[in-house]
This record gives sequence, C-alpha cells and structure tokens, in this order.
Amino acid sequence: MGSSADDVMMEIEACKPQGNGLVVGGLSPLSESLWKDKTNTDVVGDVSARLTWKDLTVMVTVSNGETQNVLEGLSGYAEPGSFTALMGPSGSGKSTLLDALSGRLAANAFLSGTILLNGRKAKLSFGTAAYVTQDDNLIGTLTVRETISYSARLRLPDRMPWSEKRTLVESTIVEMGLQDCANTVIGNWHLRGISGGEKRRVSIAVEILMRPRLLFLDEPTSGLDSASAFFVTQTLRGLSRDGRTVIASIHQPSSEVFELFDRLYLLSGGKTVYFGQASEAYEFFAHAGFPCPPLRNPSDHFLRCINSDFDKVKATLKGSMKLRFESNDDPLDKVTTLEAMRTLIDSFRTSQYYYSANEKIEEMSKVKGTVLDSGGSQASFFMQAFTLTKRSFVNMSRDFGYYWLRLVIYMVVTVCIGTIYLNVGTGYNSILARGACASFVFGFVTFMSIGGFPSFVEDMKVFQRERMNGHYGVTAFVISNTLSATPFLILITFISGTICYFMVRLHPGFEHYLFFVLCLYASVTVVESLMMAIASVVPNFLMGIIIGAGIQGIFMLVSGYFRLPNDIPKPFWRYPMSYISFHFWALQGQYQNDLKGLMFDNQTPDLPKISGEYILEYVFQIDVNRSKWIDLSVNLSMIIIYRIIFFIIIKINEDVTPWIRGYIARRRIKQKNANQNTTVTPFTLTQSPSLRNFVADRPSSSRK
Ligand SMILES: Nc1ncnc2c1ncn2[C@@H]1O[C@H](COP(=O)(O)OP(=O)(O)OP(=O)(O)O)[C@@H](O)[C@H]1O
Repeated sequence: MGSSADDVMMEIEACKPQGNGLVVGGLSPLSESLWKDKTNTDVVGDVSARLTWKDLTVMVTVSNGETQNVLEGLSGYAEPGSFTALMGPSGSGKSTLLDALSGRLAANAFLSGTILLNGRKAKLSFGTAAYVTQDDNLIGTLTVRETISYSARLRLPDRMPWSEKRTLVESTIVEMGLQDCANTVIGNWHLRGISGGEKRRVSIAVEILMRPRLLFLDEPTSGLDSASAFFVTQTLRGLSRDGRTVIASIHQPSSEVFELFDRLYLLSGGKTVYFGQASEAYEFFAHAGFPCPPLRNPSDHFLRCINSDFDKVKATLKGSMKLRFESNDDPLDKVTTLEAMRTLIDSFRTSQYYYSANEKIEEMSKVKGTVLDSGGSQASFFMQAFTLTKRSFVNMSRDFGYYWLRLVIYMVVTVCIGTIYLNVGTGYNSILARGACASFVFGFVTFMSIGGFPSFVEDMKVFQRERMNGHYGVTAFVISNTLSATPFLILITFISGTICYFMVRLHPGFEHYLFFVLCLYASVTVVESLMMAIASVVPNFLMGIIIGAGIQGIFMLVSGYFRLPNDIPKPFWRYPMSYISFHFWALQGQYQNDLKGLMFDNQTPDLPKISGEYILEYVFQIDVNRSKWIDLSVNLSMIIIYRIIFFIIIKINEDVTPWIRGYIARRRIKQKNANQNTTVTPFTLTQSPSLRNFVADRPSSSRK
C-alpha cells in the first residue's frame, strides 16, 4: 500500500508548524490540510452544523402492544467546535437519543418533538451526519488498511490523486492508533482477526476519514483500554475543535477523558439529569446535595448517583454489612439512588443550567443557517460502482463460506446425482428418471443457494451502515452486488452442471450441454437474487432462511413435476403462480432440451418406440411449440426482475416507509395524548427505514 505509518508520522511532524487551526487532540494537521486542499471543503463558517432538540419524546411499543416512553421531553443542543458527551447508566436512553437525533429509530419507536439542524427540519441520515453505531459492521475478510482504503475510494472525489488519498488513509490509521494491526484482517466466523477494541477504532476511522460536519458516536470507547480511550476521545475532541459538531455517548470515562468533554448530557431513565458545561457538573451535584467525595472519579460519582437499578441489592447488603456501607463522606449512603435521582432531576429543572440551555436552544432555533446537504460521498457513480464491485469480489473470493463452501457441496451433491442416475439411457424406465433428475437438479440443487443467506445478511448490514452514512447510492450497490457474484455463480454452476450432465449422460450434443448449464446458472442466480431481496427485509438468519425455503417450496410445487401443468388448479396455482415460479420455466426448458429428438424403447419387438416429442406432449404436458430458449430467456429476465425488486424494496424502505411511520406515529401519539389529556406536537423526523430492521432485530442486550 505504499507509504508506511512511520512515513506518515514524519509527514505529520513536518506539517506541525503550519498548525492548520488544530488546537488540541490527535487529529493530524496533515489529514486536515489534505482534506481541505483536495476536496475544497472547509467546514468552518457557513456549513457548520448547529443541532437543537426540544421536548423530544420517544415512545416504543412493547410486545404486549402497550407503549412506553424511552425518552421524555429531552431538550438540548450541540454547537460546532464542541464535543458533547452523553452519559447515563445502562438503559438510560443514550443510544435511543442518538438514534432519534440521527433519524435512525427502530421500527417500533415513535418520536415527537422538534429536531432542527441550523434552524431547519432536516434529514440527518444518508450522509448529512455520520453515525458510528455500537455495532461494528465491517467486512471480515478485509484488512484494516483495505477497509479504510476502499472507504476512501468510495467517497473521496475522483479528481483527488490516489497518492493523496493513500496519505489521508495512512494518517487516519495513525490517528486511530491502528498502525500495528493495519495489515491484519478484521475477522469473521472462520477468521480470527483484530480485537474488539481495534474494530471499534476502525469503525471510527472509517467515519472520521471524511471529516463529517456532524458526527454521532455510540460508545466509541467501549472495549478500549484506558490509554486508547483517552487518545480516541482526544482525536474526537480535535475533530470538534476544527468546527465540527461531535456528540458521543460514553461509558465510564476516566477523569482524564472526562476533562476532554466540553458539554455533558446526563440521562437517567430517559430524563435529563444535567445538561451544561462538563466542568460545571461537579458544582451542580454539590449544590443538589450530592458532592463528589474526595478521590472519586467525578463521572463514577455522577453515575452512582443516578443508577437506581441496584437499589434493592444495596438495601439488602446494607442490612447484612452495615459498617461497609455507612460513611459520613458519601451522601449516597443516606438516601436511595432513586431518591437521589429524583432530587437531581428536580434540581436541574429549577437550575440556571436548565434556563440557560433553553435560552440557547431558542436562540439557535431562530437562526436559519445553511441547508446542509448529504456530505457522504464525493466520488462519481462509476467510481462507487467499480470500487464496490472490486471490494465485494475480494470479499467473496476470501470468504470460504460465501461461495467456496457451496462449490464443494454442489460438487458433492451433483456427484451423488450422477451416481444415482448414472448413464440413464433411453429405456422406458429412463423417461421418469430423466424427469426426476431434472426436477431434483432445478429444485433441490438450486435450493441449496439458500446457504449463502448468512453472507447476504452480513453484506446487507455493511450496506445499511454505509448507506445511512451516505457512502454510496442504492443503484451502485445493487449493480456491484450482481456483477461481483457473477463469476462465482458461473464457476459453481458450470462445474456442477458439467459433472451432472456427463455422469447422467443427458441428451448428447454441445448445444444441449450449454443449455443445461445456462439453465442451471439462471436458476441459481434467481434464487440468489430472491434471497438478497429477502435479506433486505428480513435481516434475521433463521427467519430469512425459513421464508426463502417457503417461497421456493411453493415454486417447486407448481413447477409441473409434482403435479402436471394441466392438472394444477387453475385460478391461483396455475395462473399466475406456476408462471411466476422460475422452477416451472427451468423444467419446461430442460425437459425439451433433454427429451426432444430422443427415441425411447425397451429393445423388445412387441413394445413400440416412443419419441421424446410424444412424451413431452402427452406425459409431461409441455408446450412443444415454444422454444426452450424462450424458457431460458424468461429465467434470465427473472434475474433482472428480482434485482429490480431488491432495488425497489430498499428504496421503499428509505422513502415510503418513513411516511407510513410518520402517519402511524401521529395516530399513536394522538391516541396517547387523548388518553392522558395532554398535548404533544407530533413530528417524526426521517427514520432509518433500512437500518431500523437491524436495530429492531437486535436483542436489546446486544445493543448495550
Ligand atoms: N425499539 C425499542 N423497543 C423496545 N424497547 C426499547 C427500544 N429501544 C430502546 N428500548 C429500551 O429503552 C431503554 C433505553 O435503551 P438504550 O439502548 O437507548 O439505552 P442506553 O442508555 O444506550 O444503554 P447502554 O448504555 O446499555 O447501551 C432500554 O430499556 C431499552 O430496552
């Protein structure tokens, strides 16, 4: 990859005298200067991001159909040049607040309140803001350097020379302290890769590469050792110092990390406990009657004051270990945490911090600033499509589970078919055997493509993350996904098709052989496209496989083998279902390909010879006037149709679902208000329709 980390460090050192406005932090002046010079994007000034949120309430529907508020009436703001830390106990609503602000709430979550970016309602997804979520959805087979390099190619302008993109990549690697593992793969189910903390840093590196104007991070320091957490936070603070707006939820910051925060937003049970200067939180707690005892990390103290999850445990232990818990220094020993939390929430609502925050929000909301468009990618469509195709191809070729494993299984299964139908011949008994063989190949063998579903889901997760951050468009993704898979599918179907064709000794002749493998290729690719479309709506492995298997089972039933075409019940199963089924077209074509032109006889003088045409017409009920090539063309066009369906599903998720959800949200909130007799103005910011499936899919424990 060219320049080493040491070279980049030297370049960074050399750049230091110029300064470039960097005040504090690990953000290298080199990457800053490169970024500004080559992209003509200087974020300081007009295009900075001022974010305000007011009376933000998030309501979720739980399994029994009841609703519950996860966030209640939160207000706050984030300014350019500042680093805002969200803190609170586990389950206090930090991730939900970030999801709400970035427009990525789960499907069952509804938002009310106002979120303004530069004084305007805005879509914060698809690149206007970058969001590093808790899940590190990265491509496991790529190395750290490759991951960041591909990301650079996907988003940096085409006119920027590769040498400069590479320098930017290298400096970002250095900023995130990833130089030692730069050539190590990320890792997946069969490949041991970098550590969890390193993955976290790669996820951050990918987003800060583009120096976003507004950056959300959900627990960027989780899984990092204290030194790494400090340097990563310092880098984020450095990023904010250059006019960017950075909001991050942080668990357990050390006192050094805490000192790097500009503003602190403390949450507990979905309510604001404190919002103001981080340095003034200490004073606020002292005034409210909960001063931080000497020698205790302030952030530990704040969290202990507002985490009521263990009140019962504490009370029980207090009874049994009285002395251990009583101390004159600690105000928390005199009240339960629930009481402390309530006191703090009430104190905040009557404090100067609350009033000055509200004044500031009002002031910021009135100023109509620049409309920030998507800052996700500046690369051309062709560059995006080319890079994605290349990246996807590299991933498919390195991931044993994507195609190689399937190739082995396909070969084993087709050898089994070959031995069972070995040299099938042209006796009477071969007529049904040929039909059964074709039915098994186009039914079961194509069905095995379902095995790729877990890999599709992984691909979709990476796509959702990158798409929501505006790295590229849907069209580029769909095209690249189709192109990169083609060589592997051709390889799999030609090898397994050849084994089967020659072992069974199907209708001799090159044209017949070519038709058989092409038909197999078309069928496997249709299943692949179908499963990809399913993966875009059902991100759960098991559910997706069950749905895919169910659809294929229905298609197989109406393929014309298990029930002859004319006997399939007409209104629904024959028309339209059998015509929608790709198995039907594949079988019709292969029957003709195999039987037409053959004569079947039992070498006995008293039994007549039967022509393949006769069998086609009267046994298998095939329309012999239709060319087999038409059947193949229909199957090939189904590949395109399923890819278009895949594209449409993604677009519907992105563009139509938010409208539907907005409508449902308005109705739910209205209903709730009517029940409670209160008024809340419903406003649903663009939700993350695609990502939300994945958020909803995750068990709540995995989102911690
Ligand atoms: N879509 C949802 N459906 C049901 N409950 C939800 C949903 N989103 C959030 N919650 C609940 O809301 C609460 C807050 O969740 P959230 O993930 O925002 O907490 P958090 O502060 O980020 O926690 P952690 O620090 O552990 O990540 C939790 O109890 C969670 O189970």
